[in-house]
Order: sequence, then C-alpha cells, then structure tokens
Amino acid sequence: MSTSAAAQHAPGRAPGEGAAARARGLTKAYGAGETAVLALDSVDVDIARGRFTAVMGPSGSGKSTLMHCLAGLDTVSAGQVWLGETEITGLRERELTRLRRDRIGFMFQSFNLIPTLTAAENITLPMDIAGRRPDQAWLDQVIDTLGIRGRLGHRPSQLSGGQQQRVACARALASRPELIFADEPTGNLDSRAGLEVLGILRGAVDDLGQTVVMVTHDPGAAAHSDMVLFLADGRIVDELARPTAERVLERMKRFDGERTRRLDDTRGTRAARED
Ligand SMILES: Nc1ncnc2c1ncn2[C@@H]1O[C@H](COP(=O)(O)OP(=O)(O)OP(=O)(O)O)[C@@H](O)[C@H]1O
Repeated sequence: MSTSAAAQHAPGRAPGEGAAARARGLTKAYGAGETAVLALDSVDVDIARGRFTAVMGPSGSGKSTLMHCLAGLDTVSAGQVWLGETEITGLRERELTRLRRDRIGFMFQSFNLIPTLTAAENITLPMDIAGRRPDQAWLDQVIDTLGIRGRLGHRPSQLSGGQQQRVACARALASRPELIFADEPTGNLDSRAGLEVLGILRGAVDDLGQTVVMVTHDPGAAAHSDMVLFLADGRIVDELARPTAERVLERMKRFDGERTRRLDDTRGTRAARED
C-alpha cells in the first residue's frame, strides 16, 4: 500500500501542518552483485509533525536503515528524502553534519553518554561543540520535565540506566530539534525504567510539541505512539493509528504468517521447477 497516500488521511497526522520528514522512492542497497542486499525497496513515507511515530518489523526488515537515511546518517541508493522543506539527499557531508547537529536529536539504546562528563555537560555537549548557547528557559523546562535536576552534577556511572536514558533524552531535546530519532530507547532498560522513558517521549510530543520517530521491537512500547509503521523486507507494508499493544501484536502475527506463506510458496515453486 502507498503509505504516503494513506498518511495524508491518517488520524495520527495534524491537519494543515507539513511533514517533519518524508521520503519518496527511498531505496538503499548494501554491497553489489550476488551479495547485494536491498535494505529499503522504494519506500514512500511521511513523518507527521508533532506526533510520535513508531517503526516496527522483523529483524533485518530495514528499520535502522530507514531511520539512518531519514536522519542523513547514511546515503541513499535512489530516491529522495526531505527534512521539513530541505531536501537532504544530495547534500554534502559537511552540510549534513550541520543539519543533523542543528535540526535532529538522537537517542540510542546504548545512551552514548561521555563517561568523563557530568550529566549537565553531556546534555549541552552537542550545542557546546556547535558553539551555540542553550536556551536556558527551555533547558530548565526539559530538565524539570525529565526530573533530573538533582542529578546534573553526576557522571553517567553514578546514574541508574533509566536516569542515563533520561539524560540522553534531555541531550536529544536540548537544542529543540525538529525531529528526534530514538533507536530502541528502552532496549537496555527494565520495564519500569522503559515505561518512564516512553512516558517522557510521549510528554515531549504532547507537552513540548516535539516530533519523535522510534524504532522498536516491543509492541508495548509501540503502543505509546500515535502511529505505527510496519516494515517487512525493506517495504512499508502497513500502518496502524492509535495503536494498542494487542492490535500491534495481532498485526505482527499476521505479517509473520503471510511471510511464512510467501516463503513456502517460493520454496514450493522452486522445488517444482527442480523436479
Ligand atoms: N552496513 C551494512 N552492510 C551490509 N548489509 C547491511 C548493512 N546494514 C544493514 N544491512 C542489511 O540490510 C538489511 C536491513 O538492516 P537493518 O539494520 O536496517 O534492519 P533492522 O530492521 O533495523 O534489523 P534489527 O531489528 O535486527 O536491528 C539487513 O538484511 C541487513 O543485514
């Protein structure tokens, strides 16, 4: 199905506002010849501004590749990608670095905090590198929303996993980016800390007007989003607005069944040909 067409009418999309990011015909191949892997196969997608979008799919379906291409972390083989109104495909590495620094926030499963810096220093590091002054009122709001004011002088090793992820979240929010990409942000956390982080991302969207895209394997995590995009074999095969964990799980099971049937059909055809 064409996700772009469907997304224009999706309840998860704020009417009248442009997409925070979009891709048309996004194709990414790794390697060449016999060993080439088509990680993304002509993907059309609109990421709604001011919404929380989850990206799900089996291992190897292209979730991380999609995120990396939308964030300008990876080059594309074909197609176009825009961040807001800026087409990022074709930008030079230096322009991409600046664009990522100024307009995108990242959260990773492994937090990626600098161990020798305090929480406060980690939070403002990207802005310090860019020579930008943080907006103190915004920073205070983020720090208080995340409940980490009492931890600002601590180094990462003195913080729990959940607190480290909250610091990583504050770092992603500090520059007030147009778009936050979170790759399995709850993957290394116990369920309580994971729920806290999901609540924080939800709050960043609802209370602070941020746009969040989260890659996850967890239907429970996806249920915190406004819209789930399902990837399979490098294509967006479905989307689900206002998800619940049960509905996400049910869709995933359906895709697994369809995929197994397709594979069985392919094997059957091949076996018949060889007979
Ligand atoms: N640097 C690379 N070189 C070669 N192949 C790659 C590379 N990165 C990813 N791939 C392949 O591209 C496909 C998509 O990978 P990707 O990491 O995007 O999947 P994913 O859905 O994020 O998987 P997972 O859930 O396991 O993290 C896979 O078949 C993978 O093996």
